[in-house]
Amino acid sequence: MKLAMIGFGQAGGKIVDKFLEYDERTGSGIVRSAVAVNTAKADLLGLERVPEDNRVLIGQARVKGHGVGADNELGAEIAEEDIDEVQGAIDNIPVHEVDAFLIVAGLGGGTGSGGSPVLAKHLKRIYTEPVYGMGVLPGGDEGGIYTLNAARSFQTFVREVDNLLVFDNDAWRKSGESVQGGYDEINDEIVKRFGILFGAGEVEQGGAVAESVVDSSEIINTLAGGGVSTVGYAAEEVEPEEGGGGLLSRFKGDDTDDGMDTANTTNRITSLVRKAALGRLTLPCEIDGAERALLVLSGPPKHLNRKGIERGRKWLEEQTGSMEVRGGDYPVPESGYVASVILLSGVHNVPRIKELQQVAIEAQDNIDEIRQESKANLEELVEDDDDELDPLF
Ligand SMILES: Nc1nc2c(ncn2[C@@H]2O[C@H](COP(=O)(O)OP(=O)(O)OP(=O)(O)O)[C@@H](O)[C@H]2O)c(=O)[nH]1
Repeated sequence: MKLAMIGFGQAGGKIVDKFLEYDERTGSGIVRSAVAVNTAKADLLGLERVPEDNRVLIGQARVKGHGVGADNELGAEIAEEDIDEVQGAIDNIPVHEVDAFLIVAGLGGGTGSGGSPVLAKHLKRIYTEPVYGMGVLPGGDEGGIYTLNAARSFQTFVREVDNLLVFDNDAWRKSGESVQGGYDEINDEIVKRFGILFGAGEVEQGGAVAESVVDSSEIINTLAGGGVSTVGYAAEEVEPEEGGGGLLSRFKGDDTDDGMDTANTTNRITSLVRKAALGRLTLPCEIDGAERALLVLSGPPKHLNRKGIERGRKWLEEQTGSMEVRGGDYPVPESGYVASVILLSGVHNVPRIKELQQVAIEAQDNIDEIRQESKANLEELVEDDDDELDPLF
């Protein structure tokens, strides 16, 4: 599946940069175009792979390139005022070549959290392609303003996009370690899971495997209907295929593919499906009640089989209670792993979201205090600044 990715704010930009690295490394070709938008000049300069022409600094007149200091109302205002500058970069995207837009942002800060819903609304008005969001929730140790920003942004973002894919930093920080300490690992996890998912829809269709390979329309249909999505993952090491295998090897009944191996392959797949669904999700939740699901099995073709995927799919149907569970494979002959990725879309029973909603309600009572905290942040940032604006932007 080909995506136009827009990283909004620092976390968003870094994650899009990582997707570009993933594409380079695996040749999966999911990022058709990458844009980064920020109010902080330093964050844009710190990116490695997003092309310089596609880095858009907004809000210079108001915050002089220093970010909005976690003030997400200011982030939203700036995005509205400078939407034409963002559109200028999006005009470079060959939209007829992309299947969807993906806006990536940390929802705890100010720029991405405030700006992403504004951009989503704008894109939906102009284009017919689906607009998805990828929202990163803050760690619980990051402070009240981050939680409040996330609570508010979440509510608006989920309404403006066709589906909101969520990753919860809090569920992924290691015990005893602040979330900041582990961003690299966390970003690798994000990119691995979503990379396999979106990459699955990029495999050329054709030949004998056509009917079992996941198509980008299956990803789109699973995400259609909106709401919140989460992704599970599990993998097991296997022998890579010698000489790249060949997509047809599993149909040819070669020497290694006797009855025993077939049973092992099937069992491995069904167990990976369970592990992925019941292990740690990008956004932990009860899988029961998910409206739709998509199961992708990736790895060397000889380690994938239809029976395993079909069993896994049936099991997921039972567990979620959904009648809309799709499944297929993503053959990667040179891989040393069989991996199961499960997209659960339209999930409802999510403790973290209930918690955020509660925070948003309670915050109404001490909103002035929180605003002061955010204003102090911003003043500190802007006070330090007497630099000339960088001519690059
Ligand atoms: N997963 C992940 N989360 C990040 C990363 N960097 C920041 N975050 C999270 O994102 C939130 C902060 O958002 P940022 O993107 O830094 O903020 P911003 O949108 O640039 O807004 P301002 O800095 O307020 O102008 C926090 O909750 C962080 O935990 C990252 O590289 N990976």
